[in-house]
Amino acid sequence: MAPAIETRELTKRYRGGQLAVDRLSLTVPEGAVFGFLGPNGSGKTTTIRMLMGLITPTAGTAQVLGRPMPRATRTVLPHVGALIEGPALYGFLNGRDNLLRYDSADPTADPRTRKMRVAQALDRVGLTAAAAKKSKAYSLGMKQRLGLAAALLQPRRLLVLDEPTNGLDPQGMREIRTLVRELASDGTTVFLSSHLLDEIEQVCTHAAVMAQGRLITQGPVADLAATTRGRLTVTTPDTADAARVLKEHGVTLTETTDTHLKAEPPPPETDLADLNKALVTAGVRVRGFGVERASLEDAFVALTGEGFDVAG
Ligand SMILES: Nc1ncnc2c1ncn2[C@@H]1O[C@H](COP(=O)(O)OP(=O)(O)OP(=O)(O)O)[C@@H](O)[C@H]1O
Repeated sequence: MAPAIETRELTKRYRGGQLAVDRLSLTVPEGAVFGFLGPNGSGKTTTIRMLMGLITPTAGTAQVLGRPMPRATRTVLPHVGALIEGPALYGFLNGRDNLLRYDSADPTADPRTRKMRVAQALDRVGLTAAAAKKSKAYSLGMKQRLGLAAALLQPRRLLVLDEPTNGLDPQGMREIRTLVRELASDGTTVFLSSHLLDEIEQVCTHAAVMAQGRLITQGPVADLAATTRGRLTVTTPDTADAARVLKEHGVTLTETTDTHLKAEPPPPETDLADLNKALVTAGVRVRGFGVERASLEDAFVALTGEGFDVAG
């Protein structure tokens, strides 16, 4: 089966000279929930705009649903639901009318089922109660939902969502994640960009990590985290003493709060049981002690050698 998205050496240099995407070769398997992860400015939106045929690459190729972009834009886009850079809304229209209008601009949409499909899409994103409200009165999160509803007006083979939870409160984020999982379980491939590592870990089967326009790594999420060693966490009210003992045993601390310490995993020759015993012997009251599974964030830091910060 052809991948849902495949790029080869895809490159974009903007007119001002900014190299936004640098020789990106990406493979998004059909049926995946693919997280496109990177700090602000790492080239995610630029990539998505090339994939959707909105801008032309400087070099390299992109295939979406097996067809070359931007050449096949007209045949490919009807199968793709996209939410990019916040939806274009008519503020003077209410949510429902925005969707009706959007759908009627789509030559492949059946006008006979329009009202029903709009109602279903509104329901799916939780906007039924706010459907009669003018969209200029919508919060950022409601606008984001309306954009998602627009992407869901028709069955799609691929959904491309640029930062879909941007501007949503935690409850709204959870709802969108649940929705993404539901859509994926229907067989739709979902490609979503995010700068939130835990979001990608929670919903994605696969991920690619970008930094400064370059691909750092890609693959199944479980594999990405598995290549990185986990973190040692000690929960204790006596963090100062615990820090001293850990350092004496060659452990590098990464985080200290009033209630716990986090550290690089101890060197392999150190037995965790001995380390725990050393803490207790030194009078540290240990409430919790263990090595956590590596997160995608750990993997990112290990891969790039830097924190997950905004590019300059
Ligand atoms: N139209 C443009 N003209 C010139 N430079 C641009 C343009 N759009 C983006 N850039 C630059 O290209 C780089 C990549 O930007 P891009 O928006 O693709 O990143 P991003 O990963 O999507 O970030 P964010 O999460 O902030 O949207 C940035 O340095 C940005 O300043």
